[in-house]
Amino acid sequence: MQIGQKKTTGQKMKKERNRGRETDRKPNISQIQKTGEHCIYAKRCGGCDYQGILYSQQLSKKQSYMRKLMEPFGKINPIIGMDDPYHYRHKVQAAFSCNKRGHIVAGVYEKHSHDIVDVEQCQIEDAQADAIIREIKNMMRSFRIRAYDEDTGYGLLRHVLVRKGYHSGQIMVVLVLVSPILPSKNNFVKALRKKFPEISTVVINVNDRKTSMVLGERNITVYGKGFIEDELCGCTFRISPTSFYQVNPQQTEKLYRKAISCAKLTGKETVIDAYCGTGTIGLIASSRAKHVIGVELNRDAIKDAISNAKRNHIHNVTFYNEDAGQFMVEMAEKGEHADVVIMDPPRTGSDEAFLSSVVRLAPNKVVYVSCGPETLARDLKYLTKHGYRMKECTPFDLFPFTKHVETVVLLSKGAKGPVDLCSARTEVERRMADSRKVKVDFSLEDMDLSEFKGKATYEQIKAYVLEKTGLKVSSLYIAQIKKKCGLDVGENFNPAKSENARQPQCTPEKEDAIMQAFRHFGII
Ligand SMILES: C[S@@+](CC[C@H](N)C(=O)[O-])C[C@H]1O[C@@H](n2cnc3c(N)ncnc32)[C@H](O)[C@@H]1O
Repeated sequence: MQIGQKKTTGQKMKKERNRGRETDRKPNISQIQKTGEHCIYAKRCGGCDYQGILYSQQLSKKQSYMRKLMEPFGKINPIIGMDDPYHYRHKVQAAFSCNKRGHIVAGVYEKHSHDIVDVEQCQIEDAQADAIIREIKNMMRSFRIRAYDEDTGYGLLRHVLVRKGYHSGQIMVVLVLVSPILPSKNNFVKALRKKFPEISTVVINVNDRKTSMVLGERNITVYGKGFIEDELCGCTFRISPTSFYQVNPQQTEKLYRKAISCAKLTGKETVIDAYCGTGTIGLIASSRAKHVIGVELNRDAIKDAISNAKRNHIHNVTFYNEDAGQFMVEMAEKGEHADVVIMDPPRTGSDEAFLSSVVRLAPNKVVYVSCGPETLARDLKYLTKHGYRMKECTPFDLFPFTKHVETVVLLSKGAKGPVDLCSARTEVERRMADSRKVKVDFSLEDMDLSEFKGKATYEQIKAYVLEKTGLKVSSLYIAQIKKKCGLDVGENFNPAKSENARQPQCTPEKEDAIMQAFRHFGII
């Protein structure tokens, strides 16, 4: 499907860049796909790591990476890929701005910068969502809506987020504005819906902060219900503007089906759905279990989970708004029982409290759904040292053209005899030391709802800042800002040998980005 970029395209792009006319480019993406050329935005956009690589080769690369990583634990199944790996993203986000020539641009931030690559059509995004964003861009002039300028702070429209239900076809448009007032909002919505009657709700999200975060805290529904619904594995789920919801619905159904079938439920089991988000996996599994307990840190996600249970008339599920690790510790201390633990943590993986409590609770099966292969391997190392065996491992390609891999692992209690809890603790400590060496790639998909109240490593803060702003910040800068806020810099941070040593000072831009991360992780 994909072959290396033709020289002619590269020459054309260079010529256009030299003319500084990127906003006038009208690429024909379907032509690019037919001829198998490389995406023309690839060099500047940087969103797809595997551009110019045949899809079958992308799958082979992911398979061999996972095989190597999982080797110590057992064999893995072939990766589950997509028949058609294009336009799978049902959540599309575009940043808006004006370029030097005064033209409105809408697209993604260039790698490590705040310049916007004006993307007309993207190979991996839903084509209708892209068309809606293009239409909004075209309508801006007649409605006198100015794109926000980060430098001057003038302008109104910062981002547009489009979410589309795969089965329902319902579309939610979120206009991220600096102020709650959209001029002629009713006419604007009317004109947009005239072109796209499938739009079922339009929400204004107010983000008036000088920040790189896309969404602000306030949502105002200007048309429809303020959320859309979609189906996954026979259940209906509500998707609100800030909810975590997997972006590739086709592959998500395969992933969830695999996770639930691994648990081999008979209707008699107590199942824990840890890191449950809006309750998706637990609610789908509930018809085959006696009782499902969902636990999730994000309050809005839990609200959605409760409403999803009602919407689907499910009564054997209980949701808790807590830290999953803390929740499991309390369950283990009370001597409570679970037959199956399904865990779907963010890319950073699980934590000491959670894993050691799983060992104490001793469920027969643990189903680990992971979007971070390295942290999965780290956590499997712990679980397999404490009585569990990997019985099955299936990688899924949820993000074609990127290097990301999603995995479902089934673990059962092995024949290793009872667990020595004292040595488990020591091992936890060793594992935590090891974990600092694991490189973790963060994705905004994970970050949407994560509120790691008060705790985040330097690496998590760095990854967060990079993902959100494209800025690289050092441990030194993070420590400087921590000090400025009167926070403990932590034992593991090595300051300069002498306080008087000349150290580079954090710039205001990076300080702002670090402060955003502190707020996100609940540190301040
Ligand atoms: C990869 S998502 C999975 C969500 C859900 N299982 C799904 O498939 O839609 C990870 C979830 O973990 C939540 N989370 C992050 N840290 C957590 C913690 N310490 N305790 C509980 N939930 C947490 C996030 O808010 C997010 O909803």
